[in-house]
Amino acid sequence: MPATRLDGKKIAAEIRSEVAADVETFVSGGNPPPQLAAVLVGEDPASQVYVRNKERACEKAGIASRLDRMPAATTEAELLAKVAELNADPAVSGILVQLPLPAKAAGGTGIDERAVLDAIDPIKDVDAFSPVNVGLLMQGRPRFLPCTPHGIIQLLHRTGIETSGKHVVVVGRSDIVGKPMAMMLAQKDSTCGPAVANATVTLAHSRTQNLTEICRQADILIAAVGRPEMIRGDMIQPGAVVIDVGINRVGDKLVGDVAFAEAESVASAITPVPGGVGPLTIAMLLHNTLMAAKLQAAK
Ligand SMILES: Nc1nc(=O)c2c([nH]1)NC[C@@H]1CN(c3ccc(C(=O)N[C@@H](CCC(=O)O)C(=O)O)cc3)C=[N+]21
Ligand SMILES: [Mg+2]
Repeated sequence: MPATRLDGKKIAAEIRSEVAADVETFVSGGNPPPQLAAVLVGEDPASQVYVRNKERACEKAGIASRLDRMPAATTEAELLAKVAELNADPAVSGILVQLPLPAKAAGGTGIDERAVLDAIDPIKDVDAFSPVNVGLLMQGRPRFLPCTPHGIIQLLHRTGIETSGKHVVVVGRSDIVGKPMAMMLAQKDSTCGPAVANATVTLAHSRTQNLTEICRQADILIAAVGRPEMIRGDMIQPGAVVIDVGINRVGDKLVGDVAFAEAESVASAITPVPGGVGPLTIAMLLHNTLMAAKLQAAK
């Protein structure tokens, strides 16, 4: 029997309508609508698509959005000045600087990404990339949860997939997905959102030896490596749950980090690409933007 497809798009729609209802309550309580400020440096086509999707999702949830476009040749000082302006603007609830920033080779000026993310006011840091928010997450008392891992937590929770005591293998150790994902699943009880926690976590990566054997021990396998179809069918334990975080453009097709057709015949459940984790990332961004507005209203 082929694996059940975990419908991220549908769950994201549920979450978005919950956020929309909460936004309505917040605004009818006399608050200005939450506002997400996105900063897009350069002309990367994939980034243009994401930013447009985010704007549309905001609008549907009653969240205001502004987009500041800056040329690829923007300097670090100019971008830091933009971040400072958004930090100081009381109408702005959340700030998202779209990554990646343009590389030098692409006409960029070699902006230090870390310096820019560090400059975002932690109370407006809806990506949860700032050191303060990462630290709070690490200590099991998060403020903002990073959007992609939080989306995966919601997906597991809302589809009734048990994580307590299970072996989760996360492949990929990025600051955006792999690292926080591992941390969140290993936490006690519900310190990181709904009660999706208490897992035994293996964090695997490009230097991991015997990757196939390790993946095959996973009850839940989370692929976040950014390499198209790297996870093959023989790396999956029969009956495992497979979460595919990859968004790779191959020609005009969007493919995940998992070889879907092979995986589908081995796994018990799997997220498709597109329509899996991606839409959940955007839903959790809306959630965080409302949360930021609430935190600022309470100050
Ligand atoms: N500061 C920052 N925060 C981010 O959260 C961030 C970022 N920079 N840079 C780029 C990545 C990527 N990302 C995606 C979000 C949604 C989809 C998404 O909704 N994907 C759809 C398909 C969309 C399509 O067709 O391209 C899906 O998977 O079904 C994909 C990718 C957020 N990112
Ligand atoms: Mg890696």
